[in-house]
Amino acid sequence: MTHLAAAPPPSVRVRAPGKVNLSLRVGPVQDDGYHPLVTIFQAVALYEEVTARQAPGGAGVSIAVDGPQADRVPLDGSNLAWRAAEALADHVGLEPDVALHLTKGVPVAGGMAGGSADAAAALVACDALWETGLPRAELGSIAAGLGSDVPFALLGHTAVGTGRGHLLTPAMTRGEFHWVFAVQDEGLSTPAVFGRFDELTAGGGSGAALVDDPGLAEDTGLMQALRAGDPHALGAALHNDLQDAALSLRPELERTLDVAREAGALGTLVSGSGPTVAALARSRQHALAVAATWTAEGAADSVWCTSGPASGARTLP
Ligand SMILES: C[C@@](CO)(OP(=O)(O)O)[C@H](O)COP(=O)(O)OP(=O)(O)OC[C@H]1O[C@@H](n2ccc(N)nc2=O)[C@H](O)[C@@H]1O
Ligand SMILES: Nc1ncnc2c1ncn2[C@@H]1O[C@H](COP(=O)(O)OP(=O)(O)O)[C@@H](O)[C@H]1O
Repeated sequence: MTHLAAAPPPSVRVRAPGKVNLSLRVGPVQDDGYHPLVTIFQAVALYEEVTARQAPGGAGVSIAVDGPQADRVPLDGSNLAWRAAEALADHVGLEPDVALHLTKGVPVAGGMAGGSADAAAALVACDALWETGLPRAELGSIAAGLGSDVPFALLGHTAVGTGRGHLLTPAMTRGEFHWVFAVQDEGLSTPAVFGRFDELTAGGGSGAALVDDPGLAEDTGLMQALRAGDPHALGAALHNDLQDAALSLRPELERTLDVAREAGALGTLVSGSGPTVAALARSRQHALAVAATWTAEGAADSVWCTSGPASGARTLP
């Protein structure tokens, strides 16, 4: 009897989510230039889509990008999806021959980890395309080498992140939370925001005490709110140690936060290193109302409504 091996797929399409940090507590900068974090990530239903297609031997990696803000994404070896394909190929001893197509659905340089989602999606897509079949945990350790936020884009849902944000423990949640994001055309550089944080705090923010003991005492209320599916309690517990640094680089975001509060948002904060501002709404209807107020007040370049938690990187049919 002859067994015919299935041909490798000609292309694989994977989507991975953006995120908001429900809580982001930052310790003092370490010798390696990174800050220890205790953060609670939530994946939201704004997705990056990556299609990986077979390329002829020796073709190497190529990349094309479309979607909102695609013109702000690098098309060379500095693209995180490109780096992900190379890192996986290197890990398994293959040549990285692949054509990658990215459709952006997450703001670029907005503190929502769109590039990290591209990297996570590219890892999953190339793993399927090249039939390397690595376990998720192994993809996770390659992901951590690409960027602090990449492991979470693989995992999705809601999780506590420690270390550089790359060591993850899933968190229990109930129900759906409704989010509105005020997106700015001009992004903020993550290292610049951490740098301003260093200038403003000299010794770390509220995360300083948690570095040796990330017991999350500070976020007990937030974790309870997630378990109860209580958006009012969650809104009251949102926290971001990088917010003052982002606001000092972009003072106009203060007004964006105020407008959302006046529109009845249950909680507002800068997403990650910004400049995107997140508002938690009572319902989908209320999210649309907050979005309309932001737009009417000219408090954002664009306004995106969505919900969380959302699943991590997964292959589409
Ligand atoms: C702030 C956060 C919060 O989730 O998200 P974003 O706002 O970028 O989405 C992350 O910590 C960003 O993670 P990511 O964007 O993957 O950062 P990386 O590529 O690992 O690092 C870029 C730079 O950010 C700074 N960095 C990053 C992570 C960390 N724990 N400490 C740091 O100081 C360092 O200056 C580093 O050189
Ligand atoms: N695939 C990618 N998508 C977006 N930006 C990328 C990508 N690869 C590299 N970059 C670079 O990383 C920077 C920040 O990326 P992004 O993940 O969008 O934002 P943030 O780190 O604020 O969450 C961009 O300004 C861009 O120069």
